[in-house]
Amino acid sequence: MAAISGKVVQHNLVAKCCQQNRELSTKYQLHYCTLNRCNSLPPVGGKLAWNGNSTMQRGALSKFRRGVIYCNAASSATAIPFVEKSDFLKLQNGSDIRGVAVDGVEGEPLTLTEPVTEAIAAGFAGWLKKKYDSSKRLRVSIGHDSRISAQKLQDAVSQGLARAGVEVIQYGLASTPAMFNSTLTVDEEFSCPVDGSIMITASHLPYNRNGFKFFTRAGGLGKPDIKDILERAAEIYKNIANEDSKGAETAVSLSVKRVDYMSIYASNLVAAVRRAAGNIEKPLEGFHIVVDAGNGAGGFFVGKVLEPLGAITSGSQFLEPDGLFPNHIPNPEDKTAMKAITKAVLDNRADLGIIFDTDVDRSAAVDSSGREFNRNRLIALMSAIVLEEHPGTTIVTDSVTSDGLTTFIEKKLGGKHHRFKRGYKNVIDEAIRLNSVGEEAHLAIETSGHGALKENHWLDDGAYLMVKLLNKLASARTSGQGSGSKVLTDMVEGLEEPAVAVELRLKIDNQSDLIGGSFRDYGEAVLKQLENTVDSDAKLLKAPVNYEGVRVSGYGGWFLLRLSLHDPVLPLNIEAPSNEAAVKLAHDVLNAVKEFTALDTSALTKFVGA
Ligand SMILES: O=P(O)(O)OC[C@H]1O[C@H](O)[C@H](O)[C@@H](O)[C@@H]1O
Repeated sequence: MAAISGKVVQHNLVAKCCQQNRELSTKYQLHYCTLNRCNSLPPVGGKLAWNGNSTMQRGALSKFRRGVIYCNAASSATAIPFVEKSDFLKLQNGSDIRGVAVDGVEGEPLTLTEPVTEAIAAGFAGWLKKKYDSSKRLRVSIGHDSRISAQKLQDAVSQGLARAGVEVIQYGLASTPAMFNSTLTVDEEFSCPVDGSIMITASHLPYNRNGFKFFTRAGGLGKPDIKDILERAAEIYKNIANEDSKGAETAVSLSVKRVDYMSIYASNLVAAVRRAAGNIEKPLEGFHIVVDAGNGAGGFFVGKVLEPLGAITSGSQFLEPDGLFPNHIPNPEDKTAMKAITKAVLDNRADLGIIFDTDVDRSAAVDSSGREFNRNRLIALMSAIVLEEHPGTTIVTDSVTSDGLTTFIEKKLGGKHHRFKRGYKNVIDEAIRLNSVGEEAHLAIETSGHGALKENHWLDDGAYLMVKLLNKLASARTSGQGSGSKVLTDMVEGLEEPAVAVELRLKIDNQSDLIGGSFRDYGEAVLKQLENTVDSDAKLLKAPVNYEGVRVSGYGGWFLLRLSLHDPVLPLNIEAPSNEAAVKLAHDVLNAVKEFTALDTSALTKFVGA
């Protein structure tokens, strides 16, 4: 069947909903909610213009006819292929769903088809209904990043939700944190709050991937919830495929509202900076700040946040959404991406550079001298800001943070560093847990650039992290502390940084005989062996408190070998005061694990120069 095509009327700030037909392709029409204040959504350039045409218009489950969706119509163009429950479960990626949404990359078959997506959305609706156990009609918002499969998946998600009787609000191009915010915003004029929210994104992954993140007002969904949704989706898919094979028809009425929620969300960020600066209208007047959105969803930060606050933003780059990411991967952990924003800062003699990942839940910055605030340095900076506001508080971080960071937080800033596990959800949940048992924690942050503050509902929001830096810039100037990014640079003064910091990712060959176990069991066996070796080596000292993998000090540095959160990989992080010390640490790891033949140690062998 055809996907939605034709001219799309765009609406902003939904006030009243009236039924108006949207012009669709010959095959069906969709009833469309419009409003009494018709404006345009913010222009979205690049590959994601609002033409409603997706690059992959493959058969969705529902068949639309004149304002009604007929599911499983006999006119179905192609039969719905059989998909195993185990294939649905494979789409789980921690607390997200991820899959291949664009065909054509060798060895990467489509997994996130429209029918699968529709079933997942219906699965989420089922989960939500159970959670709220309510008879009222639930409302769910949908947003997406700049990926080329966004439109196609948005259509399928809308259909899946409508199939489950849920009211659908489309936000269009949006950031992940804005989607969570929509569950908290209380303004019926904007159809808020919504009961649940779906963000269509695969963060920084290649252009052919996509996925979903789900929110309720309690925050992002966790691993068990995602499993539950996928199990429901597999069942829904099976039922629909069965009906389809019998040629049965089910009518589903779909009405979609569109809200320019990014404007609402951005105006809250603007208000936060104004408030922190003592209610000054343009607290950033005269500051030159360049943004690199990497052609993701972060371009709004220039026109909707920095400019209303008075900042000069010339030299900002890659603000147009383009799901092929032609300039660099939108990822603050990526060296090329950090080089690009650093160059923009230096070329434009800007005061500050800001870079976001594709869906803006991660960010990093660059000072006027080109010094990067990412990884441990961003954590140090955010810790300094938060500890000024909450002296003595605990900072929760992921497991790959440096020893120097602990010394900085505890000795220089007077806080407590709680180094936990990798994974933004793990870090956030741990901070929430600490507070619940009486240990005050205000910041949960990962070296990946995910950072969440208690004051911001524990939402990992890359834009909000940058707002905290902007507040600091503005208040420092007001109080005469200086007028550039030096105030930020000075805050991380004293952070010890290692001469060498590497991450080597050792692959477990999934296809080989893992002695009857899974790659996780195999990985655990590797870690156990390493632990035993370390215990019998006087030069090495196991970290006394450690929540993940094997963390060891030696030769003035440290290493951590752990299992990847998602992949059959054992990432090895090494930090050391010299290359020689780093090689010695790597050597010790290699000696301990070399008998595990399914473990690809070539990166390690290369590093030690053997
Ligand atoms: O365990 P790894 O393979 O290094 O991946 C760990 C990372 O996975 C995802 O990207 C999550 O969003 C991050 O929060 C997490 O840190």
